[in-house]
Parts: sequence; C-alpha cells; structure tokens
Amino acid sequence: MLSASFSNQKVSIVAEEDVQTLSNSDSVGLLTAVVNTVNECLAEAPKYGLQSPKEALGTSQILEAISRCNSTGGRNGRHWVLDPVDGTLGFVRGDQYAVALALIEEGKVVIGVLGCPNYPRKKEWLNHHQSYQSMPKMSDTSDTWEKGCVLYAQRGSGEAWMQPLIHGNKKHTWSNSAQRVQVSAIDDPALATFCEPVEKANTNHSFTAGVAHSMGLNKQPLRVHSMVKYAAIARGDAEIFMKFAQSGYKEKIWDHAAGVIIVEEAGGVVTDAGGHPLDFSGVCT
Ligand SMILES: Nc1ncnc2c1ncn2[C@@H]1O[C@H](COP(=O)(O)OS(=O)(=O)O)[C@@H](OP(=O)(O)O)[C@H]1O
Ligand SMILES: [Mg+2]
Repeated sequence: MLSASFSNQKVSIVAEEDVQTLSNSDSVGLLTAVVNTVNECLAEAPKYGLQSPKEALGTSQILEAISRCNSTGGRNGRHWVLDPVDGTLGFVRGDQYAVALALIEEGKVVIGVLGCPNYPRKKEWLNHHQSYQSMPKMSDTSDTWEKGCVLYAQRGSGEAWMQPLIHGNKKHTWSNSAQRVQVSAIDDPALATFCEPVEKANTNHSFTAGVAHSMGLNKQPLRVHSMVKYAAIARGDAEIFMKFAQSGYKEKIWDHAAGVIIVEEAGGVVTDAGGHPLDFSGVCT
C-alpha cells in the first residue's frame, strides 16, 4: 500500500519481522493463517478510504511483500520504519500492544502513526494486565468507543491527533472523529504518574524506583507493554516515561520512532539518559 501510494516507487522499509519462520516447511498452517488475515484486512480497506487489491493476494505475493521490509535505514534518504506488533507479550496476553509506522527522512523522524487496538476507554484500565479481558464491554450500537485508537503526528505541525478505532460496521469519518491530544499540564512531581515496561528484563525497575523517589514522584508506576507508553504520555494519561535497559542492549528504532514524534508534537520532550535527542540515523543490522 505504501508503494502504491507513492506511484509504485520502491519504498525502503526497515522492519522487525522477516519471512524466515513463515517459509519453513513446518509453518504451512501459520502461513495460511497469515495469508487469510492479510486478505481479510485488505478487504476492509475501503472502510478506511483506501483501495483494496482487485483480487486476494497469494502466498508468494505476501511473502514477497514481507521480505521487501529488509532495509537497514541509515542517515541518508527516506525510510519507513515498521513494527507490526510491538509488545508481543502484551499481544499474546490480550493486553496492551501497538502497531507502529514512522517515516524517517535524512535521519529525522517526520511522521509517526501508532495504532493501539487495546487502549482502554478509561486510563485506569491501562495496567489491568491479566484481568484486562474481563473489562466491561460496550454495545456495538453505543456511540462511545470502548477501546482502541490510532495516534498520529507530523514533524513541525505542533499537533498530535487521536482517531478512535472504528468498531462494528461504522464508516471511517476521519475529520469528524479525530481529536487533538496534548501532554499533561501537571508539573508537580507529587501528582505525576510515570510509565515503565512491564517486564523486569526490559528495564531496571529498582533503578527507576530510585530515580522516581529522588524526583519526588509518589504514585505507583504505570506498567504498560509496548509503545502504548508513548501513547499514554501523548494523551496526557501519564506524565513521565522512564526506561533503563541493561547495559549492552541496543534499542531498536522501530520500538521508538513513531512514539517519539507523537509525544514531541503533543508538547512533550524525549531524550536518552544523557539528555540528548534519540538518534534515528543509524544503520540497523
Ligand atoms: N532490554 C530489552 N531487552 C530485550 N528486549 C527488549 C528490551 N527492551 C525492549 N525490548 C523489546 O521491546 C519490546 C517490548 O518492550 P517494552 O518496553 O514494551 O517492554 S514490556 O513489554 O513492557 O516489558 C519487545 O519487542 P517486540 O518484539 O516489539 O514486542 C522487546 O523485545
Ligand atoms: Mg517492538
């Protein structure tokens, strides 16, 4: 779809997944499920103002599309950065996960789109984890959406937007239903909530607790899987996001690009532990 939207240009896509597992002879069932799901999604495209392919895509076309996402990015040119499922653990648990797409030009993120299918209507439900599936459901006929949103922002616009997910058979009404989001106005540390990864393998919880204490943050941390943490900051549902990975771990650009630009355009600031902007110009190997 990206290629079709840019006059069938060969687009450079940096992405986490590859076709290795899907191409194994013992993955036939998985591959069939992927092909069916892709075609089901593509058939829904007109609902969102996009064109569906004239006929369903075959296995080889889908494998070819995935294997095209093998760019290593870099300092020069234009690169799309895709994380089809960020927070795999959250996804498997029926908890928070995100679908993230960003555009990087000359090493700078210029567009970010972050889909958060399980973002709950009430922010208090964000860290419900295992009990998430027992959350109340709203009826299909209700005007209020129960969960799910897409956030997006363009560099320099000074605006970040949130489109509630479309449920049931409703049509896409972009201009009417997108709402502007802004970071929280709270500047008193005692009233601020900070987010961090759920898994202790992905951050140092005791170190963040120490930093939080020295900053005067009193509230319990909001532990949320995936880039939904960036979404929570951009929407003003939390004030701070801290992550301190073990030494040696190299952060991946697809785990941050979309979230960073959305938070920045929503009025927030994102830096590394040294206070420097994150670097999206490296080559991904
Ligand atoms: N320190 C460290 N070590 C190994 N892997 C790491 C680390 N930090 C983040 N990740 C990758 O980032 C994704 C989830 O990160 P989160 O920050 O959301 O963590 S958590 O799920 O809340 O615990 C998840 O990637 P996905 O594959 O996109 O799910 C993790 O593989
Ligand atoms: Mg990821």
